[in-house]
Amino acid sequence: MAFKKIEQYDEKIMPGLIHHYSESLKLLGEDPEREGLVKTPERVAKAMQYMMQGYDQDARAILNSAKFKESVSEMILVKDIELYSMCEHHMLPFFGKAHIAYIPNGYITGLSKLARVVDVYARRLQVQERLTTQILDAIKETLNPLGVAVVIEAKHLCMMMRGVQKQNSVTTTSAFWGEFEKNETRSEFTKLITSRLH
Ligand SMILES: Nc1nc2c(ncn2[C@@H]2O[C@H](COP(=O)(O)OP(=O)(O)OP(=O)(O)O)[C@@H](O)[C@H]2O)c(=O)[nH]1
Ligand SMILES: [Zn+2]
Repeated sequence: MAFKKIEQYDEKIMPGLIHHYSESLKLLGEDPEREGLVKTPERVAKAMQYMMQGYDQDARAILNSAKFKESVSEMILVKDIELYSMCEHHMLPFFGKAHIAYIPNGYITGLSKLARVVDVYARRLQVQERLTTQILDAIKETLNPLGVAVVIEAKHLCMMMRGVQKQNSVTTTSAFWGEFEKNETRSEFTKLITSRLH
């Protein structure tokens, strides 16, 4: 797949996707020829490509593209990064927030790049646990920091709209490496992500 920009789609796979989404609508008892649905298979094909675009993106390249030499040694935390992903079991969304912290070791990265890394791994079929560790690994391997922490809180539509139908459950996953494996650093991080500015 060769689409790089958000609004670009791989024309080669569009006819196949459109065909299969149209067939799926028929199998589900819909009429893909009725007015409201005529363009639906194409819209779904584009939406799905948008939501799967992370497969073609390189999180390490993104972090390296704004990597700066800097002698900061305090924790850097970006919290409440909103995320939208799709569970690989039901292809239904899960969504919530990611909190990312690292302790630099000679290099920092652009703050927005941390949020971009979340999107790279979220825009795929995922499980929340793997999403969490993939974000951690990319930061760890690119910046070689003293520690990395990633916490994700999310709601899964597959648990809300169907299945067990629990509307209020929130799943929290976490990954800690380096300094964050120590209780003291980890609790400082936890305190910061649970605190509010006002
Ligand atoms: N660990 C993990 N499980 C997930 C995630 N997203 C969805 N699931 C779970 O994946 C499981 C798939 O279980 P199955 O029994 O194969 O599927 P199912 O019959 O549709 O299960 P129910 O959702 O319980 O109806 C379910 O328990 C989902 O809640 C995720 O990000 N991480
Ligand atoms: Zn699911």
